[in-house]
Amino acid sequence: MTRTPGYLLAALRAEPPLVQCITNYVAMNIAANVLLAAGASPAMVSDADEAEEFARIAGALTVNIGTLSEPFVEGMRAAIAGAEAAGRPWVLDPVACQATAYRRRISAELLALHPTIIRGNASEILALAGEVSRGRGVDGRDSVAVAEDGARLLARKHSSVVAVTGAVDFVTDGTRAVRLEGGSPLMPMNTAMGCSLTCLCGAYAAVTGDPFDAAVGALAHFAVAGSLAHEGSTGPGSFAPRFLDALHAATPERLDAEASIHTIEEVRA
Ligand SMILES: Nc1ncnc2c1ncn2[C@@H]1O[C@H](COP(=O)(O)OP(=O)(O)O)[C@@H](O)[C@H]1O
Ligand SMILES: Cc1ncsc1CCOP(=O)(O)O
Ligand SMILES: [Mg+2]
Repeated sequence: MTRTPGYLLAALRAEPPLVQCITNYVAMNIAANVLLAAGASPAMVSDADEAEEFARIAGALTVNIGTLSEPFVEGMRAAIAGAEAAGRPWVLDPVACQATAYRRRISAELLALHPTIIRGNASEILALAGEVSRGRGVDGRDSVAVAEDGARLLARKHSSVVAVTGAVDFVTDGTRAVRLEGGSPLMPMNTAMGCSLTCLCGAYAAVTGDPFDAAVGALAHFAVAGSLAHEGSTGPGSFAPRFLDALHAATPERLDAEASIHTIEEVRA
């Protein structure tokens, strides 16, 4: 890593990035609150009539297929064109991409556009990599360890950074790779956690030209805040507001001190 999560968080708070989020109906409100608590500026802008124009002024774009329909897809195509034209990073969240033919087709189309970062649970990353996935709906049903090789493959094939999340997270750009520990087992019991994290990956990508560092920074922020919020939580309900508070309370110093990031390979091409 060239920039630590704490360094990136300080940059993000110094100049909150505008992040265009095309996300699903479940996640819209939750992800907007997550970005605001973390220190970024979210805008849920998805209509094809304005998505391209907006992507040109946003610091980053995030695209999520959670509640897929043609109007969303048209907005995604337009926004990605705008982000590409403006040289802005964009992040793909392939929610339940294994579930139906429609999702398989659209996720393949989006993948072919070379997302800067792909963030998904292990079942989604396995499916995107063309490997056997135990996923049914939106929840991950495979271990991250099983998806690591598929993630490396995807990263190399599409020149993307791939972030696979679960109990232990894994990030790779095809040559570099890290695992991150932390978070809370209450996180998968809160809907739209992963979707919100995808939006935060966009926020971190907007403040650095290195998408690998950006993905690690966003995941570290979630892991540290998740561990902090877990303390004193009595279940998923009390965890949710504590998590927002913890995202906000996380300082650059705390992130660098408490993030548990293990470098597992560094292959120089
Ligand atoms: N068992 C767990 N223990 C700790 N953190 C977890 C656990 N499961 C998921 N997380 C965290 O929850 C966030 C969302 O990840 P995940 O549940 O894999 O995404 P999705 O909601 O897309 O399935 C990530 O920050 C991840 O590290
Ligand atoms: C429940 C649900 N249904 C369609 S999208 C969605 C939210 C999924 O959120 P996440 O992938 O972050 O768990
Ligand atoms: Mg998800």
